[in-house]
Amino acid sequence: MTERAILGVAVIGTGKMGADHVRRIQEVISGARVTALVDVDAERAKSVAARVDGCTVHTDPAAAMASTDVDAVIVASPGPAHEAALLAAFEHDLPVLCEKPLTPDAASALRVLEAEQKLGRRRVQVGFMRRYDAEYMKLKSLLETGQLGRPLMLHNRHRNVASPPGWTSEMLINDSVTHEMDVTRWLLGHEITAVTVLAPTPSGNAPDGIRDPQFLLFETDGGAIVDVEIYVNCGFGYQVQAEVVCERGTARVGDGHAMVTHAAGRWGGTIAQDYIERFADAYDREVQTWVDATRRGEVTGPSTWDGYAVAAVCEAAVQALQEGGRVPVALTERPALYA
Ligand SMILES: NC(=O)C1=CN([C@@H]2O[C@H](COP(=O)(O)OP(=O)(O)OC[C@H]3O[C@@H](n4cnc5c(N)ncnc54)[C@H](O)[C@@H]3O)[C@@H](O)[C@H]2O)C=CC1
Ligand SMILES: O=C1[C@@H](O)[C@H](O)[C@@H](O)[C@H](O)[C@H]1O
Repeated sequence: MTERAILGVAVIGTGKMGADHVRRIQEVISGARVTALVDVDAERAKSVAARVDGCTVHTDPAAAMASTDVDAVIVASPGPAHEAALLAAFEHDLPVLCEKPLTPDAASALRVLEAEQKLGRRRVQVGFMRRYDAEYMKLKSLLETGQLGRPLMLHNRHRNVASPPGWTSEMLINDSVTHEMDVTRWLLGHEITAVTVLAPTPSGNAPDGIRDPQFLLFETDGGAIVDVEIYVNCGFGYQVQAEVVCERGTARVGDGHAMVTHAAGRWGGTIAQDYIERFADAYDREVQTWVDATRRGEVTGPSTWDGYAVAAVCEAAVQALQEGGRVPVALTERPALYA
């Protein structure tokens, strides 16, 4: 297959992530240019478009996808809008980088999975960017060598400075822990089979009514136990850490103190304040990898199956949070397309 010259990309949703992906395509990565911007808020799309030469602005994703200079799509609208955007992209036979979540629940994720199977080939890469983070990639490579033996346990910590307005207790799971669900499945190569959620008395930092922090336990079909501390109003920084405990050793990522200073009777470093800062390189690598693969006519990276599997784990986790106890994950059989 001949490589496409420069990929024309439509970005759907020009909020925090969409605008950052536009900047990345314009200024950081190679092989693509932004040819269309879509937002239900036309003024927002126009203000991002003001920084891009020669792109069209739309309020309807399907209108942008019909344009001849759109070869591929980045979906960065909120989760509930993803299914419609993905199905429209399938109709126009366009490859998609879809921000997480694939869709907000397992039933809609299954509909997307079925629609992609009808196409008979993969079209979607899901935006689980931790798979492109240098530290997580190193950890994955180490585990693959087998030198530490079999992974027994995975400990995760995921802390955000403050939750955005309008957050609910369920969003700690659906918006944030989705990443640990993907990391667990990807690092260990196991499916998550059951979830338990515990929550201490909420932090005084948390808005009224939000159960923050939470502590989740995953069981996997490979016999591993995984825990996740999610704390989205910790106040002091954005921290994402993971430690794998194996038969013959442990490996840990996310301590991330790039520079340590010693001055005036103190030593220390700084902590990133959000994901845009902490995962900047990962987002760059994710989008560059997607552009390169798309230009070769390939689809790589986290698949629709991965997005669906995470949606199914989220559903079990939300039930465990609301009702207590251990909730099994209900997963359909993995289709051959995602073998
Ligand atoms: N991979 C990661 O680390 C992160 C991923 N995300 C994901 O990125 C997506 C966007 O999140 P943010 O940028 O934080 O949200 P945001 O609220 O800043 O931006 C969303 C934009 O989409 C627009 N929009 C809403 N419905 C739309 C529709 N039907 N069609 C087109 N545009 C529509 C809104 O007007 C808004 O401008 C979400 O899926 C979110 O989960 C968000 C933060 C980090
Ligand atoms: O995906 C993300 C956000 O939506 C979510 O709200 C944050 O908690 C995560 O750390 C970030 O990566």
